[in-house]
Amino acid sequence: MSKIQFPEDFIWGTATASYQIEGAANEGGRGASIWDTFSKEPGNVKNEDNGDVACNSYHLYKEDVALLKELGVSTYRFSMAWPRIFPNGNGELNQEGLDYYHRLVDELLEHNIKPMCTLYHWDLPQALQDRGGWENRETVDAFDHYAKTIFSSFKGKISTWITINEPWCASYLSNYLGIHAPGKKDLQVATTIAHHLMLAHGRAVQSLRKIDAQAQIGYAPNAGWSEAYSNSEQDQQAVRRANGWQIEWFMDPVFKGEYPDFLVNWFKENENVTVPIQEGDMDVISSPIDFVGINYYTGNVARYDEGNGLFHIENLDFNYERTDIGWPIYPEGFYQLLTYLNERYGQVPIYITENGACYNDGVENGEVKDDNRISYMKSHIASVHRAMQSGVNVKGYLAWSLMDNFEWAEGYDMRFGIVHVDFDTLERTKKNSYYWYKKLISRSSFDLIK
Ligand SMILES: CCOCCOc1ccc(-c2cn(C[C@@H]3NC[C@@H](O)[C@H]3O)nn2)cc1
Repeated sequence: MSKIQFPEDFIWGTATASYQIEGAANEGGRGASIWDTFSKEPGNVKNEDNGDVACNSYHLYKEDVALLKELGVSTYRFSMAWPRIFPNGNGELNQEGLDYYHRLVDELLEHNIKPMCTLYHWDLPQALQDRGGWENRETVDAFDHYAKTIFSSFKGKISTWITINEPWCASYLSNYLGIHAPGKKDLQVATTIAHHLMLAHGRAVQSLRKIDAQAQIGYAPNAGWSEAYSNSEQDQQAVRRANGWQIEWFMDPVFKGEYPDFLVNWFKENENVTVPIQEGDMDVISSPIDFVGINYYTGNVARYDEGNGLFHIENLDFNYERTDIGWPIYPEGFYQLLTYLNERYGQVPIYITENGACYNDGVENGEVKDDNRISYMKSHIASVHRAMQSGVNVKGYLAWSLMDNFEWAEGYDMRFGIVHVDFDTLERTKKNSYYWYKKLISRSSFDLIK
């Protein structure tokens, strides 16, 4: 019997994000975000898709909560849209925006589902972008004001907060690689933005401690995992740079109060890029937190390759099985990542705030046979269990995602949900993976084979 048993108090949940599911982009007093702008610029998003309607969860949230209730989750991770609260980024508060999230949170609490709320999941108010966005240090102050407003309004209802989702994506994927909004391609700009995002994180942590000392707060860095092709110094150093860019660059400032020297030097010597640290910044960023959320999807084997990209590294294709978005299926990397985090950052409590697979199966006779997704979830949830058996303090697992939604530059074609959404009718259909996950949650265990 290949049974994998989690502790009774292990948290099971699912995750979504405001721009990806809400729709109602021009309702309820919401202001424009950088994703409204970016998705409307031709060529940025597949099929010219955008979040105007998405899953219409702004109106269908009770249906979504009913799906969560039936699933049996204890926690639901969602994000608030800053432009619903402050349509101009700061200044006048939009009460209709607050009221929507109170309706959603009240519905969750009524069904005994604990809200885990992300303050920033990439939908920066366009009005702030027009004033420099995250490149402008004043946006940190605007974020702190937004955070304080939300913490005060939801004190007693929400007690688990995530400040920033995937700062690597919000800085480098968006402002160096240009794949996400606002689509800039400047390494210095991206590095400045990364610093300001981390500063915003630290400021929000300090604000929460003053407003609600009982609440828990963390952030959710994403991390792939690169395994060195060999134990040669060149391969080891190349992989150290690649992993360090996603992991240490965003975790050392919080847990060690400094950026990793080897990467600071690499950026300066190879790209003439520096971090605009001001007096006191690192003390703010390293304000103690209660947990770290880890978002993991994929990994690979890599080796040194002179002149290849920012870090002289080549990702090798070992003929991996891949999901429909093309990412290698690499559960071993998940285990390596989690044990690595434990070694480097001690027993920091970890939530898996995102893990999931893209499979684009359709509805056939009322059923969605996404057995590949079940297989992915089995191997990756087992990797979490392996890590826990090796001493990693994982508190919970939240599947990405509750439902198919707007997958950023990939649009609606790429489906990560355990619930299928027909984007013409908005009909929700529970996939086979939904029923598998429901059974796992009910027992906090599953069988690796059957
Ligand atoms: C080095 C070159 O790389 C080119 C592509 O680079 C990436 C990297 C990472 C992603 C990515 C997408 N997601 C899923 C989302 N996480 C948050 C939630 O909103 C999900 O929709 N995670 N990471 C996309 C593209």
